[in-house]
Amino acid sequence: MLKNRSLFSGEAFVDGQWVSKKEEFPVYEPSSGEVLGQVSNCDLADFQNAIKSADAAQRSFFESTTGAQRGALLRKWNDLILSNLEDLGTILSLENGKTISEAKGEITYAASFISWFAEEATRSYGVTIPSSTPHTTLMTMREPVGVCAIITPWNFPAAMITRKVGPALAAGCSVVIKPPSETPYSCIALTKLAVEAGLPPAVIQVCPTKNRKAAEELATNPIVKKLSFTGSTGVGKKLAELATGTLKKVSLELGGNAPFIVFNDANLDLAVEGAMFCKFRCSGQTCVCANRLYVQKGVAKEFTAKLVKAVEALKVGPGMDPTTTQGPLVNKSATDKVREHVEEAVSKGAKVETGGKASRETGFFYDPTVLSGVTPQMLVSREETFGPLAPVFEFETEQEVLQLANDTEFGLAGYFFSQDVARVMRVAQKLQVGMVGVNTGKISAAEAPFGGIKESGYGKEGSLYGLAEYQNIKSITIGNQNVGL
Ligand SMILES: NC(=O)c1ccc[n+]([C@@H]2O[C@H](COP(=O)([O-])OP(=O)(O)OC[C@H]3O[C@@H](n4cnc5c(N)ncnc54)[C@H](O)[C@@H]3O)[C@@H](O)[C@H]2O)c1
Ligand SMILES: O=CCCC(=O)O
Repeated sequence: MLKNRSLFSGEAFVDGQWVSKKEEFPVYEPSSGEVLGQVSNCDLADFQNAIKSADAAQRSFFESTTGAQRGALLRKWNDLILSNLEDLGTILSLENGKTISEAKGEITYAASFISWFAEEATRSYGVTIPSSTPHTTLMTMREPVGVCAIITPWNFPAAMITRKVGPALAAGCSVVIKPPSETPYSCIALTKLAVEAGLPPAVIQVCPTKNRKAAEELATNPIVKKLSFTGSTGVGKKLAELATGTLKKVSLELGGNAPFIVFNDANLDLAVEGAMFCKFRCSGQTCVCANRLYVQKGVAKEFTAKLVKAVEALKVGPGMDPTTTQGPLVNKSATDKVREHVEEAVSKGAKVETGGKASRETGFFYDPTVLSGVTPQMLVSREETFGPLAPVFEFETEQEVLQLANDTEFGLAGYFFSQDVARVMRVAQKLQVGMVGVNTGKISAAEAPFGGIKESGYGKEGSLYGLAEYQNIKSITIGNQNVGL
């Protein structure tokens, strides 16, 4: 299926060498449930070697390149990613299950972080500060933090890697990546292209593993100076705790429970389009997916009917079938969670408007589902479903819906639809989240600061803030400049 067969590899990349380990683990194809291939299972020694080698490589990488040169290397990498779009999209769709058009869209999105940070590499400014001491100059410079550990989830096998590796390399850091064990192939393919682009091999190390204890070395090893993690809140808290032992810098992009609010004054067609995008993208498996749909009483029936019609037009099937618009979930436990949320809500009085079952027998599928009559007492109100389930709650007032929307420990994304300018400003300010979409379900872009508050984590990715996450600010005070005159 691939033009460049060498991109599909199950090897680790340690100390500048591609390594096939004797011990391997299987990767499954979600559309069929069958094994897609075997991948090297790195052990503790591999992580330790990778970290040591990345440390040596980092110093010479930073000292021998300017920001502009690192930017040029990143631009070459971006170009290679885009010229291998078809192959990378195929690999991503096979291992993750998302539709081939979504998979290619993710590759383009992944590349956008590399090209964005290629530009940011040249914009790493220090400042001069008026000193309170006479004859003294005070200035700052930005330095790379050093070796960065990168741990990412399976739902965006390419973009979650590049959103971290792009700024790390732009800043002059080196990286040790533990790719998601469900979807390691995209990361390995991207790394092959990074090496082809001319990035010094040992500044990127890739250690796939199923061995969590070995991977925890990334959070405890004193050589690692920064841990950037995207994944669940539970694992994020555990890794942050481990990282405090050596006081590493930590960024955490964690789970969400996004409210999606439709007010009576909303443009309902836009609201349905927004809900379709941000609920059913990647079959409902994104951290910024709408998890709770709150619709004001006056438009609840009409919005639900339009939403059901749009959902029934989705075509569920294998990701690689070009007519499919909704792929499978990542594995059986993901489909079990959706089923549990639907059954629990129905047992407490919710109504299935469409879906509510798994029609396909092979692969990890669940039909796109809309529930009405959902209440805050149901599991879907508190937990991230991470699947194609749109639960519709009804509300009466703005005050009531803000209280419901903010009544969660998570604070990643929130969306609302309204044409009243005063309400737009009020609600955008009152939603307790890191990212707000107003009259749109699309909030992700390389230039947009990405990240949450509360138990959705801390740190910002992408944007003008993303580079600083991989840098230390050093202050330099040059005093007594009058002595010896
Ligand atoms: N905020 C964001 O930007 C964002 C983006 C994507 C996904 N997510 C969240 O990720 C979750 C889904 O992804 P997941 O199921 O892969 O999450 P997860 O937390 O189970 O795993 C994430 C990564 O951590 C690794 N991991 C797990 N335990 C580890 C340990 N003890 N030591 C080292 N590594 C360990 C996994 O192998 C994987 O690579 C959802 O909650 C979703 O909301 C958040
Ligand atoms: O799953 C979370 C990340 C998806 C995105 O960047 O929009």
